[in-house]
Amino acid sequence: MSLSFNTTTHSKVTDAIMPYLKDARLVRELAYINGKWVYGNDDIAVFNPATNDVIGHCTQLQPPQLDDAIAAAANAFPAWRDLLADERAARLLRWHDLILEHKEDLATLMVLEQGKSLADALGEIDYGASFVRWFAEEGRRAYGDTIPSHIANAQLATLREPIGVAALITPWNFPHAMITRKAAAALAIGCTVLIKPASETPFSALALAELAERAGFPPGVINVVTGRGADICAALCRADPVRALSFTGSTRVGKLLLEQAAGTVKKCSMELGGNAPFIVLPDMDIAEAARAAVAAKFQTAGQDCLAANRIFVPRSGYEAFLEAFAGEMAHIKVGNGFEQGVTMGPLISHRAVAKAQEIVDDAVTKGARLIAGSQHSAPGPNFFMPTLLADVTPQMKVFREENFCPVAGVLAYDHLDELIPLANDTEYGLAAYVYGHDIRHIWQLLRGLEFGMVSVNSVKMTGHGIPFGGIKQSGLGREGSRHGFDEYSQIKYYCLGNLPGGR
Ligand SMILES: NC(=O)c1ccc[n+]([C@@H]2O[C@H](COP(=O)([O-])OP(=O)(O)OC[C@H]3O[C@@H](n4cnc5c(N)ncnc54)[C@H](O)[C@@H]3O)[C@@H](O)[C@H]2O)c1
Ligand SMILES: N[C@@H](CC=O)C(=O)O
Repeated sequence: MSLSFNTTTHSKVTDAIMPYLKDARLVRELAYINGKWVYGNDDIAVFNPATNDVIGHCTQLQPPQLDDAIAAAANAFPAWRDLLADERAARLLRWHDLILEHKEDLATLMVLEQGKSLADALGEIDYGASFVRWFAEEGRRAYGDTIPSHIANAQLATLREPIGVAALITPWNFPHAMITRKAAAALAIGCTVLIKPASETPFSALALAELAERAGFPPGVINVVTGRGADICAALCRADPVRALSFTGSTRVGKLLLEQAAGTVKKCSMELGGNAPFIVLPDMDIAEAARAAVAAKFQTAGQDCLAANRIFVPRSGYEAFLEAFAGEMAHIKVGNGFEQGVTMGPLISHRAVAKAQEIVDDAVTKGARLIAGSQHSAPGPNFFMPTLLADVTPQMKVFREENFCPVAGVLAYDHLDELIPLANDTEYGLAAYVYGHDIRHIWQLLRGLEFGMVSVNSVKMTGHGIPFGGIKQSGLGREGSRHGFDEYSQIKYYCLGNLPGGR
């Protein structure tokens, strides 16, 4: 039995948010189940990583309440599935418009709970909203096929059908767009959804639920379940009515969920960790390459699955590149995401800062040069200053692991033939960057690099129309693009036999 409390009562600390917002009703601290705001019997604090202030609390559901949410999504599925694609699209487009109408408030919530700069947060809202519009339109083109029959007097064809209830589990680094990239595809094709946001950043997800309610999504179609990740996700994996599991997060957790989902043979899509190489070709201008590498490395304070983790530079230009990179790095302004001109916010927690320091210490102990990166000037305990390491080797953590922090590792190479195996020397395979002009070298790398996405001469590679995803241990499936429905739908083949002969 779900308890639904008076939703106007906010814990006193949520007043830490109120002065920042125009629309106070976007701040929700309760779970959203079957069109109601539901209180678990416990809650956890939500922190501003820039200041360590408690900005609010988020309720933690208990397993029986999760059963209510799963039942609500299952009960709402048939009616949502049977709407016309145009009717689903109308609600998605209204949701899209409301997201953009409340862009500043949504970005403010994101800065408060995730820490990124206000400019980055506003950009993420635009990015996230673009998936809602994209899939609203794609839903009108979810075609099947007709098949030339090999059976006499028969007609053969396929239907693309929604798979049913989809569980969407998302990370804290992009707390808005990683939800809409999944939810919009699932909803547009006719699925109902159970969204489980990261415990660090629940408010972005709950604000999306508030706006979805205002957009007219029927009760049970969109649900946001909050609580301890391991417990909630295990329960979702065990639940047979949940037919699709879409996870964005670390490879470690992705593997756990794949194991847990096997028991009910769920359709799983995994957007996991990355360890992107950034390759500078011999004919590339060093200063331009350094500018691009800094942008690719320090986006989201390095807490980005696409961050350039390992930077490969021709030996002939190595020292010049290091000097240019350090010079560009010096332009990064580290601070509170609300401060004018800040381009890099805090890490998500002090644990993340300790991990970053561990990566630097490991590299230096194993022979790397610390070219730049003094932590003395960090403006708070959760900040880590941009750091540049040279003479990195494959034995170092900065090379081997997804370091997810503002620490750049740079290596020199002599020949492309040695470079490709080195760039591929990782269990990850999400994204790679190539900067240069020789089309033969570019093509050799495009084909030789074992990554799901390769961007040539552009740091920006993502968007609603591209198939986002990785290979190897960076994931399964694709999000966005015309492929985005695959994770939430199934093909039904049918044969109409014994038809009257002739035309
Ligand atoms: N490939 C992509 O599109 C993409 C995009 C964003 C982030 N990421 C990856 O996400 C990671 C950072 O995000 P994160 O720290 O939130 O990842 P995470 O794996 O720690 O958590 C992701 C989600 O899983 C839940 N979770 C955590 N531990 C769990 C457990 N034991 N069992 C079940 N669920 C659990 C969390 O509550 C959260 O909602 C990085 O590896 C990054 O590369 C990938
Ligand atoms: N920057 C990525 C999110 C990964 O961390 C994206 O654009 O999807």
